[in-house]
Amino acid sequence: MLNTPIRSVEWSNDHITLLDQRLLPSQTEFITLTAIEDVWEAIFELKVRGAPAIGITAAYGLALWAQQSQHDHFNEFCEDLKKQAAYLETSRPTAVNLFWAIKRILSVVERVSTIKKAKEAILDKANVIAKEDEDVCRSIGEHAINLFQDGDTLLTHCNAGGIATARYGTALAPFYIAKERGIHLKAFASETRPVLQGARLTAWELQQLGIDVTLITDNMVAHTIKTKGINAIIVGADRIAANGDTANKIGTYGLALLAKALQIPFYVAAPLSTIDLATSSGEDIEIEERHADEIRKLNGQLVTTADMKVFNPAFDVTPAELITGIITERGIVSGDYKTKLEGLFI
Ligand SMILES: CSC[C@@H](O)[C@@H](O)C(=O)COP(=O)(O)O
Repeated sequence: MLNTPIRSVEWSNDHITLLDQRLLPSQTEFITLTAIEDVWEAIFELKVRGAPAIGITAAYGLALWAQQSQHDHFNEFCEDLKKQAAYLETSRPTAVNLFWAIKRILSVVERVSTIKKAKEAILDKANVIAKEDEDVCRSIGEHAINLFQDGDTLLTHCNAGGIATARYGTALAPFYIAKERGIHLKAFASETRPVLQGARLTAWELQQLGIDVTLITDNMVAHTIKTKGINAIIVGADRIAANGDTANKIGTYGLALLAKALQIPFYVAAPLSTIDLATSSGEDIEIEERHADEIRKLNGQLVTTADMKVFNPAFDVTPAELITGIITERGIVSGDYKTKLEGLFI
């Protein structure tokens, strides 16, 4: 049995090694990314997914491009780097960690004046982004664990686990910290459509680590909360606006409404890198719409007619007033999110 989730993104000398999350849980296959186009495709196709893991992969993607660059002139190198950054930014729109990580990489070349130094600085920064995320996720788990008691049962949606981050995850981090400390937390996992990330990823990830997890389909949540004594819901986030409105995997908003109706707390666990103070409210968050075949098909087989009209938003926005608390590496905030989220950055 594993002690911590397997690492989904790693820099290996001159390429990126990536766990192909589309194949889980039936195949644990690592792929090699050797060009920036591979990185774009891996993010777009959900080979790598989860806000922090997307950011880390994009940072390494720019490091990969930089290592391979044949430019002789520093200015041309910098101009091209910006173009590659803009290209990677088109891979997915909602998770702000992608834009946050790319911005951090671009800022390092402002402090150097040679291509050699820029190449080193970019890779160093990508490594820092990955390492920081691991520490940050652990801190999130350590704060989150204080909210729960031995024997509690938590429902989580989609996958905000170790494979969605550098390690530990966000919403799943308290389960790992609890296990280390001999505290028993039980999980119920949802997101069984459109891309089954609760079933394929979270249930698998927690089971691998010996955590008591039960899978339910998305239409079973209200009944399960009522009949199975769910103490709280905890989810991750793709972008948290300045007022606390939170974009996360489609279905999250419905869970928050259920939590309110059934009077259980609803927590969001996310790093500061997911908080976007430049976006004032959830209305300004771009929600990705994905290919209709994600809905029309299941395991490659049509479950409706081939030309069925489909609406397939990948995320929804939970209004801040439905969120009991946002758990970050710097502590838990609740209530006046606008002031308190800003305060986390001081
Ligand atoms: C720590 S991962 C947080 C979020 O990114 C996660 O909850 C989620 O919604 C993932 O969406 P995905 O489409 O799989 O990238």
